[in-house]
Amino acid sequence: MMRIGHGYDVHRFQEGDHITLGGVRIEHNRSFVAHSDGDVLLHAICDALLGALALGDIGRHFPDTDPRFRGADSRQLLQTVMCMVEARGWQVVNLDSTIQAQAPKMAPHIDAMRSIIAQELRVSEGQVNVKATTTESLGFVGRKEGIAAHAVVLLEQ
Ligand SMILES: Nc1ccn([C@@H]2O[C@H](COP(=O)(O)O)[C@@H](O)[C@H]2O)c(=O)n1
Ligand SMILES: C[C@@]1(CO)OP(=O)(O)OP(=O)(O)OC[C@H]1O
Repeated sequence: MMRIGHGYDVHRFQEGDHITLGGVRIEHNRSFVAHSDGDVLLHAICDALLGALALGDIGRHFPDTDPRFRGADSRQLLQTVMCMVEARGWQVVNLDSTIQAQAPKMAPHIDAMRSIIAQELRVSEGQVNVKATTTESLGFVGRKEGIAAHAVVLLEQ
């Protein structure tokens, strides 16, 4: 049996000195406004995994009112979600994702993100794709107000 899931997340920028995306620290003159580390890509991946198994979403499992998740490392949230996936007998077939960001440039960091994500999903890097696009200066992403990420995952039992 196979299941597909989709995830989407957005975080707003504030002044800062770095962002964390796909588990990678990227030096930038902004940071994310978030309860956790604001890693929109890992949040979208969590939601895709939860979505595939009809388990709701990241906010249901890790409420932003819970002090345990304040400043949380999103890799740990993904590890918890992967435990739920594996406890139900599922494994990842492949993951595709897209970061929407006017800036910073993601290309130099994509391979590091794929490596971290593959490790957390317990698959090879060849089963993980991370893409990036600007929005041609259109919308909130284009105005550099924040970053969005989409993820799609296929699971098999
Ligand atoms: N934040 C970003 C956005 C895009 N890229 C790379 O540049 C290519 C062209 O971007 P378009 O918005 O014109 O599609 C894109 O395919 C990415 O490879 C990036 O590295 N960082
Ligand atoms: C991850 C959680 C929990 O710390 O908080 P945020 O970092 O604000 O992220 P979001 O994607 O808005 O929602 C999920 C949250 O409950």
